[in-house]
Amino acid sequence: MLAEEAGQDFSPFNVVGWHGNYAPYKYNLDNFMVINCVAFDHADPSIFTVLTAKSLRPGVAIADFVIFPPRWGVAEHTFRPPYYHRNCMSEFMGLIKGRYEAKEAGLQPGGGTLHSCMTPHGPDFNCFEKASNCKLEPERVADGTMAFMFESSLSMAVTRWGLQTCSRLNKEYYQCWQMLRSHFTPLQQSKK
Ligand SMILES: O=C(O)Cc1cc(O)ccc1O
Ligand SMILES: [Fe+2]
Repeated sequence: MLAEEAGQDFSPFNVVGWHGNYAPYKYNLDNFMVINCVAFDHADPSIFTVLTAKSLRPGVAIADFVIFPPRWGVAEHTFRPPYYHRNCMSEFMGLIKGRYEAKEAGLQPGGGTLHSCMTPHGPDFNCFEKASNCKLEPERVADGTMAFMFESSLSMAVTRWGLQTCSRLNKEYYQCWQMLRSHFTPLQQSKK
């Protein structure tokens, strides 16, 4: 179903030749029914994939388009926000509206953040503190929010426009992790 109809006085098929199978399509992301963990542990956000472009290697996408829509968080015995991690995939994240739960201050609507292959990243300090100390009851996550991610097995390059010309690079972004302290205690038993 098309979300919107528009008229035009010509057809793109009025050309000498037509090759390919691409067509512009508008889709209301609110209609996408995400699934999530109902037991314990944080499931990888590939479970939120709306569209995928397969590569020739099974299980390795050229690009997955993933969303982080309003939903319930119910997982027990776990740290519910995104874990600190690095991937062999590269991630480009963006925020359409609202506040991304792992970066409430650092990622503004219209903004983007690039997590290139093998670059460690994760939630900001405030998110870490809140999620480490809260009682794990069922809770709403991301109400009024729509964040997205393009995850790719290929590397993404940043253009000169993105880095310099647009003058919108947030040079203070790294500070969202500055307050984090090491809590690694190798002998600690997991509390269940
Ligand atoms: O980095 C991010 O914020 C995106 C992301 C979210 C998540 O819940 C788990 C992994 C991941 O890359
Ligand atoms: Fe990530």
